[in-house]
Amino acid sequence: MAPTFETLEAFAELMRTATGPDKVAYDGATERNGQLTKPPGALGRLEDLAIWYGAWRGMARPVLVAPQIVVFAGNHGVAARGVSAFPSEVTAQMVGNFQAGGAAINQLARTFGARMRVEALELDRPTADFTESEALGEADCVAALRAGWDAVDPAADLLVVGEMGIGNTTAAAAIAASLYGGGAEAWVGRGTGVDDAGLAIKRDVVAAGLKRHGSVRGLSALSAFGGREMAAMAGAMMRARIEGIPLILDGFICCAAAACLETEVAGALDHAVAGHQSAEGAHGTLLAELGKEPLLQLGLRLGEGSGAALAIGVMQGAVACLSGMATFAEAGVATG
Ligand SMILES: Cc1cc2ncn([C@H]3O[C@H](COP(=O)(O)O)[C@@H](O)[C@H]3O)c2cc1C
Ligand SMILES: O=C(O)c1cccnc1
Repeated sequence: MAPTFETLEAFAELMRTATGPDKVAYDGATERNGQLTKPPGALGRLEDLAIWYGAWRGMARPVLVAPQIVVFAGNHGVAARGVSAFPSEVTAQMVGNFQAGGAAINQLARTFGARMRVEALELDRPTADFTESEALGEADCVAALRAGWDAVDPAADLLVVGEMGIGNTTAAAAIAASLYGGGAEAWVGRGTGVDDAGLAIKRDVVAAGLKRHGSVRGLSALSAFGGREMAAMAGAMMRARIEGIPLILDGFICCAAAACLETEVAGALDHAVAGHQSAEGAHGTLLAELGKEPLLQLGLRLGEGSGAALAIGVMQGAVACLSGMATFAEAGVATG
């Protein structure tokens, strides 16, 4: 039985007790990688990725057969201030689209053989406007963390968490500014494509939120500014950690949720790689703060887990090479 939690402090305690990757598997995978039929290092970053994956799976010759994608949806109080190019109703409408199989993430999930699950979180009860009070507060934050925690399939062997929530690039910018400083301008971007007037509103909203809550960090930032979908992503990320399921991070919103974990407990995201760098202006800065090098940079600015889903293909390729290639001895190929 997976442990559970009733408070943010209990969740933080679970985070602090999480264990790391398997050293024996790491050494075994590293040794195997050195014997494969290729010049040393010729598979570049794929080699490190596969070894890292094997270490977290506890397997020197790992398999990747059950990737899971969970898309969380939530509505934001600040959306009423005009921070998005789209109305809040789009969140629920897109949930319908996910369920019908019509969204980008559905196509990517099918392409890479991932099982996809959609979790809509109280869409008719938006979070509070974070310029006025805490967006979530402890009880709602814990409930959303738990929804994310419970959505992860313990039998999955790779996890992608995606999101849908009109207004959530504003919440993500507020979180990043709270965690890392630099002010609203450093972190606010165009999201779904707001015009200059919308961008000015976003900056004002984030600045007002920072003034209201101060520079809170860790889970307190999630509680102050976060959407339910963002807290649920964070809960799923930590569940993956305790189940030994490697995680691929998506774009700006996903990384803002992740950054709340990393600033709560350093090393909380050691089981995660950055799937891509999105076109949202500050995502590169956020990845640098997290110390993560993105696998892909394709100009995506969608969310839903789309960039991370594409990186499942990279992980599959990396693991297939480590585990499926012949060694020099097996293939009778002369070493250099
Ligand atoms: C049709 C549609 C599909 C989407 N899928 C993801 N997002 C993305 O856009 C939203 C964030 O941008 P903002 O902060 O500007 O509202 C999130 O819901 C995100 O997942 C979408 C947005 C729209 C309109
Ligand atoms: O970086 C992202 O994931 C992103 C950017 C813009 C809009 N939605 C998501």
